[in-house]
Amino acid sequence: MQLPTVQTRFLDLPGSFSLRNGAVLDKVRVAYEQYGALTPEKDNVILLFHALSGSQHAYGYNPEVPGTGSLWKPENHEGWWNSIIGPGKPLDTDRFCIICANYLGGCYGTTGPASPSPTDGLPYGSRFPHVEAADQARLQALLLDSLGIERIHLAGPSVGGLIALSFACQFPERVRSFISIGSGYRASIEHRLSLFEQILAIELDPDFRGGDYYQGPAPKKGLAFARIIGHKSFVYQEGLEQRARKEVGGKSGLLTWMTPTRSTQSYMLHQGTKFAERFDANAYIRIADMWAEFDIRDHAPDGTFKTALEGFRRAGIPSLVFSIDTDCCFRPAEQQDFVAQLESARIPVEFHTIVSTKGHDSFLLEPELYAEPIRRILAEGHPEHTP
Ligand SMILES: CC(=O)SCCNC(=O)CCNC(=O)[C@H](O)C(C)(C)COP(=O)(O)OP(=O)(O)OC[C@H]1O[C@@H](n2cnc3c(N)ncnc32)[C@H](O)[C@@H]1OP(=O)(O)O
Ligand SMILES: N[C@@H](CCO)C(=O)O
Repeated sequence: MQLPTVQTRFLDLPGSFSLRNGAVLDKVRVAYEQYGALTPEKDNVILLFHALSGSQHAYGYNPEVPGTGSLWKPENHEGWWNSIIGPGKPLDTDRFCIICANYLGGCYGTTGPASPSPTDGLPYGSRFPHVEAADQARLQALLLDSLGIERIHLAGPSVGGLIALSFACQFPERVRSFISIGSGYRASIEHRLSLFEQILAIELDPDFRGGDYYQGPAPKKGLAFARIIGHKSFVYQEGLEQRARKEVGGKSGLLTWMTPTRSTQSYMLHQGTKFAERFDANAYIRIADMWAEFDIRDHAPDGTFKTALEGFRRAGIPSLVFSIDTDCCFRPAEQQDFVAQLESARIPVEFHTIVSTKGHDSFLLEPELYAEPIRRILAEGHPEHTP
């Protein structure tokens, strides 16, 4: 079936937006997309959260997003979850209205470091604050308010699952169901160190200039290296020789002394250099930093799961958690721990382990593996196995 052409919409917040760390942003713009009609009662909404470098464009074909400069590349034009969103699909646009927004600090239309600061019209650059997942969730609650939508289903893969969890803990009365895919309640120490290395790779590029590079060359080498480090955790490394094409080729522009001898090296160089053309380094470090700093226990004044999950428990939000057996970004043991925390808080949860050779990115590369449990929880409103 031919994909519908869709357009990104924009919300310009009327007032200022205060972040948890005390920073205040004026004239915040949120880029979002909406698929499927809202019912007159506005009670059929799925709020979908994208992954680290994804965007608001989850479904259909969108060749252009105003304000993204040269970053909106052909690989962005097709929605990142096209195979499970649409008429009759698990995220059924005949029945549901799906909303997905780009993150604050991002580079696909929502206000971010490259946006003009209202104080002087120049790009924020280094002046753009750190953003937390809790801020992202609150901003999306404001987006829902502006659309007159009260209650929603939540679905988030990867870093999107962290924001969905923050939303469920901050606004439990607004949530009908919660779906977490290859995600958890915090980043492991292993992944926090990887995110630190990714930020360091950008920092060490002389073109980064503390984040104030918009008048000169962008730190593309640092961003490419950051992506290579990150991508290593998004693939199933044991399967990478099969995933990469056999040849060793192409000039990446990243190396001077070394000549790649392995297909996995040239694959990674390709991933990094291509990515650096479609993403902004400042946006990357804002989202990587947000991911590294997240721990749902920080939502509770006493730092405990019990308090953080109390509203979630009281609201009885049915939950669906997916783990991917080859995920080395959010390892399966982390989801088991997450599910154990939900169960000990007496939250009804259904747990699935997806068997895949694609690693963490499985949710992007083979979404159909996740389809049936998602279809069912959205249709029935309760998990299959309750504790
Ligand atoms: C499909 C999407 O979701 S993209 C749009 C939205 N984006 C997002 O949501 C962000 C997240 N997306 C992603 O991280 C990625 O797009 C993924 C993981 C989903 C898919 O990654 P891909 O790079 O498309 O897939 P894969 O790992 O198979 O790599 C294929 C690429 O590596 C190249 N490649 C493969 N082997 C080699 C090699 N030996 N040497 C050099 N390059 C190689 C291929 O030519 C291909 O290049 P191309 O993308 O320029 O056509
Ligand atoms: N490959 C995905 C996974 C990380 O969430 C991305 O870049 O968004």
